[in-house]
Amino acid sequence: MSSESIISLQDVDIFQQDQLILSRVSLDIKPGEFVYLIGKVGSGKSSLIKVLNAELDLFNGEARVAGFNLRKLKRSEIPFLRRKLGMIFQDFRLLTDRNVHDNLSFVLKATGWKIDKAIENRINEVMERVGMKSKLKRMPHELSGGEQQRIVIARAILNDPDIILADEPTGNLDPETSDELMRIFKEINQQGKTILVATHDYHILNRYPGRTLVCAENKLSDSSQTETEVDFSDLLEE
Ligand SMILES: Nc1ncnc2c1ncn2[C@@H]1O[C@H](COP(=O)(O)OP(=O)(O)OP(=O)(O)O)[C@@H](O)[C@H]1O
Repeated sequence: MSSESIISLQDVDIFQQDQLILSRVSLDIKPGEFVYLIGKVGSGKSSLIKVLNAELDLFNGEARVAGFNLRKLKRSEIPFLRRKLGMIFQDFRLLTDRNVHDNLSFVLKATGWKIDKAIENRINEVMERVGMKSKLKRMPHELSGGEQQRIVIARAILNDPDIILADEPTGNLDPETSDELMRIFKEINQQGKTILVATHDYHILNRYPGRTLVCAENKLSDSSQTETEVDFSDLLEE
């Protein structure tokens, strides 16, 4: 386990209830890396992400994420870990009963921001970053899928997290909109954030190649550690 890594797993078994999903996962991701996580439906991509954000308990092995030792993490420390993580899901999960501004201010207030001016400034900064400043007053249902996903990215970066964990972020989007989102991810990555993207999306893997972790047959393998080319077509088929 490397101390320079922002995500470091050593011999971790990942379970869903009593079913072993991924066995003896060892993994090091350095700060500022951009990494894909691929594998067939049900191969364990989401489960791995859920270990990283402490939704799933760790029973054996060692894991450190953003400086937190997951083996020793107390329930009361989970919110502090999650503040270091920006989470992005395929099914946007915006609050449907309030507009974009209020979706963002809700998160800031829930995470301890108290000064109105600071809240407004931060909302403006993140909306600028995702190119959505003109949509602050829109309700989620008044936005396209791609626009909603941009707001989800804005929400994920509100508290300036070290790591972005994205689970199928382009799953519901057309190729052009996926491209736009990938460009935003790349910009955020260039500003120093570590990004892990679980995906089935061929198009983005081809257009934006990168280090790729593969879930298959209860194991995690790493394209950067193997001599042979990974056969993406086989792994990505539904
Ligand atoms: N809450 C749960 N309870 C029990 N089993 C679960 C739960 N969530 C997932 N599983 C099982 O764990 C295995 C891995 O699921 P996971 O969601 O991690 O896969 P995935 O690679 O992300 O799949 P997909 O591409 O469909 O999102 C599957 O067999 C799934 O049925």
